[in-house]
Amino acid sequence: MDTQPIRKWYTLAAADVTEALHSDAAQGLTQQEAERRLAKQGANQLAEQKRKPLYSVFVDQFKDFMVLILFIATLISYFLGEYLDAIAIIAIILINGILGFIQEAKAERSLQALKELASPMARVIRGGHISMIPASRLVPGDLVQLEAGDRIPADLRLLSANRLEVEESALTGESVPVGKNVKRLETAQASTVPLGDQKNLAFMGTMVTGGTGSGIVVATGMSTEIGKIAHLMNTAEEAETPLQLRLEQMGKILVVVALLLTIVVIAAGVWHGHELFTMFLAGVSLAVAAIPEGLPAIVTVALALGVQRMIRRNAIVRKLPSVETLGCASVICSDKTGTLTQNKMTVTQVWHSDSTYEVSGSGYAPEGAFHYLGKMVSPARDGALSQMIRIADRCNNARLTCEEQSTRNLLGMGKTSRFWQVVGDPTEGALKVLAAKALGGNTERSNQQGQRVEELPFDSDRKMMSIVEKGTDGVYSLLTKGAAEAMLARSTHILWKGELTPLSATLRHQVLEQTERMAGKALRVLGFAYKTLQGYRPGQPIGSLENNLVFVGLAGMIDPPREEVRPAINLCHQAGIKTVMITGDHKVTAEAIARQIGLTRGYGEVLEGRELDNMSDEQLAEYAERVTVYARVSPEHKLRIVRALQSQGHVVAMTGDGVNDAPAIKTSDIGIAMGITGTDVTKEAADLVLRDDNFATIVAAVEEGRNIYDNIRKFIRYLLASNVGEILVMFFAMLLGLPLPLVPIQILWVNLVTDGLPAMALGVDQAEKDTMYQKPRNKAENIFSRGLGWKIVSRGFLIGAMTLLAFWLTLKENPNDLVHAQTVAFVTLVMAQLIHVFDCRSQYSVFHRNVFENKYLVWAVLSSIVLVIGVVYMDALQPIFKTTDLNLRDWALILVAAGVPTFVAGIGGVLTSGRQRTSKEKRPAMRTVRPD
Ligand SMILES: Nc1ncnc2c1ncn2[C@@H]1O[C@H](COP(=O)(O)OP(=O)(O)OP(=O)(O)O)[C@@H](O)[C@H]1O
Ligand SMILES: [Ca+2]
Repeated sequence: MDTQPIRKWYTLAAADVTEALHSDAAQGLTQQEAERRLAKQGANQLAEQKRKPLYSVFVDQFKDFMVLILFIATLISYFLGEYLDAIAIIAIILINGILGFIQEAKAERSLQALKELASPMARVIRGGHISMIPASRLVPGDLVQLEAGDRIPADLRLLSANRLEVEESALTGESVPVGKNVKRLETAQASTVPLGDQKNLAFMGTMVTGGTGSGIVVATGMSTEIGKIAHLMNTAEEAETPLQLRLEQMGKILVVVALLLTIVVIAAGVWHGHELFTMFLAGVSLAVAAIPEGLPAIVTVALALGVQRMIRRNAIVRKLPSVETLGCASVICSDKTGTLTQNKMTVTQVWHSDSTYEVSGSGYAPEGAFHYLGKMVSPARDGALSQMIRIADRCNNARLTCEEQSTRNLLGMGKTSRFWQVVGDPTEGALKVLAAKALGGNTERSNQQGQRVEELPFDSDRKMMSIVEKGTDGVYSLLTKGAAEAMLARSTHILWKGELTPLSATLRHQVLEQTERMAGKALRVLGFAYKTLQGYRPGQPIGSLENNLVFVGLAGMIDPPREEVRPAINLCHQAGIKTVMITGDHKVTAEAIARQIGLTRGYGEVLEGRELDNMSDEQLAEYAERVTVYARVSPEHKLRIVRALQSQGHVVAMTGDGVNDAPAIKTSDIGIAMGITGTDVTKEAADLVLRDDNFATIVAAVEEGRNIYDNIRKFIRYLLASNVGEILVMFFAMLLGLPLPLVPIQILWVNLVTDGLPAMALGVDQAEKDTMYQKPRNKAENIFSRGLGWKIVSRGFLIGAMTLLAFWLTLKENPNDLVHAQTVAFVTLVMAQLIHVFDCRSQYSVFHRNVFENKYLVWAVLSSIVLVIGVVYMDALQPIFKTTDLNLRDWALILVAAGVPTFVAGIGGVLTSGRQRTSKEKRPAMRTVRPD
């Protein structure tokens, strides 16, 4: 397949396509052949937009208003003969540029890795085995299976189509799904059929909305239909988070404030007799001090690193802004099956004609026995049981596979162990295992009974699935399984003690009672029914067939809760987050599971889908506060539940896996898709994808979300308080008519070199202990709220005041040595900030946290200290930074002055947080929050 001739694949019969592509309609390509083609043909990807090259990331660091001002300052210094100043400013600009470059490149890299993680998968058959592979590895000739919710991974010629419907708006603009088939299209050689009419092809990028099918890949990557128009499509912009937008606005305001302050300081300085050039440089460095130009980059890095931590905990963020929203989640609505439970189902009981059979066995191994009243029975001798087993086995798309593994023990003796696994839907897998147990471990035998001619796939609205089978005698029959009450509603007869009996009200009641009894043991209960089809012709609409059924019996399967779920729900509880279970399962089953995982604590209410149907939106909104379990709901109900909760002011996280879940996922504040069982449609609609489908992962993501936001607040606090300190030192000195306490180059150094590393380290700080003991943050909350603004101003003021005091005391002692006093002021400022950085880790006080916990921070602070000592003591640097050696007395003064802002505030923090703690304990344990 070196080059693909442009072919009208739709004019060929399926078999001819398979042959032309040297493939096999049953086995697919071999793995080796697929790899060979991949190497030749290239990945199945649309050519990506060019990424920004690294050098341009670097150059961008210098395209900045502040840098421009600094360059002008450099030029002026140069022309005035101040060469050392000029060199120093250039060096500082460079160092700052390099730091910014490293940060940005790092953020870019981790966001790119994220994109690759979230890339689509395809279900492919190679060498007769089915597996999931990244869609990018598909090659022409590959066999691909399709299900509702799949994004079609390449251009396919369909080999089978079972009520397959595809929405092709990505390609044709037509949003009504098109029915697909496998029929070959006859056309005159010259004419072409429009894409929308090529019914036997399925195109890359379009979406399966219903049915199932399979096809052979005829084109990949840029040779697909969508690849041909790929350059026309505008790719989505990378969204900035609300916080980033707000910070941008704040940056603009700060520029204005900085300029005003600068003008005032220059004017005051000149008024007091300072040289104009000195004051100009001082003004420029002050402007640099006031503008937190490093902030946006550090926010991006903190978000990117936070996202990586989430990935490590199996949560993949698809949309960066949701990182912030996660921390605000006040309700988590979770699917039950697979998310709260393990999705490892085992049938433990079957029931018919008022007799209950216990089924034994372990795992998915097809060995086990049926017991009735403690005595072993043979299912083959029981007509109704046999019929039930037949339906369970035939109306089923799962497969049971076995892998043998040889191990040798220490003595070298070989031992072979077998691992049984289920491929497909776990509910169906459990039924396959049940059937295999009944058939004496023989998973193949029943296949000889008949031939499947049609399937009416399961969907979560009907809650059942049927197939039409042609028996060996040529008679067609319908085999159906599904939710017990749904099955009963469509049945008119029942197989009762071997007789075909009309389904009387009493018998109906008996079945329902038994269903509840089994559900009460947390079992998922499925019913089985059949009917013989008279006068059926293949291809006839099957929708009308699921009625007048003969009910046979029930099977109950356990699906144990995941172990991590109970602690995770407790954590939510503490964190003021309400957990809600949403399930298609029976009310009683749902309740039993809810009790097992500690979801209902005596006050939770259970609401069923049909009760919900009878409620107005207002009624539901009122109810939603109290409901903890929604049972027997359809995906459409989820949307109403999300809206109801949102109308109560909640920030709603909602999980989903199926196609129909997409609207609810989109509408919710945090849409969550399942990584394993989820369809492409839901993943694309989601903000967050769970790699392990696990509820506990959602809670972990919320925790990280809160932590990331807290960390952003920490370094904003640090950087801004530092800036306030720097400005105030200069501002007050000028107003008081003192000499310059800091020379411009020192201000630049503090701002662009010593501040950066500690701020970065705060971005990856550990969470404060009580992060998950607080109620969710209000989504509209200002970043400076909860005392942050006050802390910035007050600590900044203290830092500025103490620096000025140290300067003044030193100068008073030796009025002729200005350089000495300036050096003391410089080092005091640096040390005050490096001590203050530890205060920023806690919203209470510096004493609330272990100073050495954040290793990065400790290293950042140490290296900043080493740098400043170098600047102060190295002979070569002294003339550049206008510094001089310090003695022990100076250091004593510096450390006391530098410590005061943090320790005075710290003592205050200890006193007030003591009060806060006690008042918090009086709060009711469970509280959900509404923004007022
Ligand atoms: N493959 C199937 N064939 C027939 N009936 C099924 C099948 N799977 C589930 N059911 C029935 O449909 C009901 C609802 O299933 P649905 O898939 O909507 O719920 P779920 O997604 O498995 O549960 P949850 O919503 O908790 O994740 C089940 O309780 C079961 O009775
Ligand atoms: Ca589900």
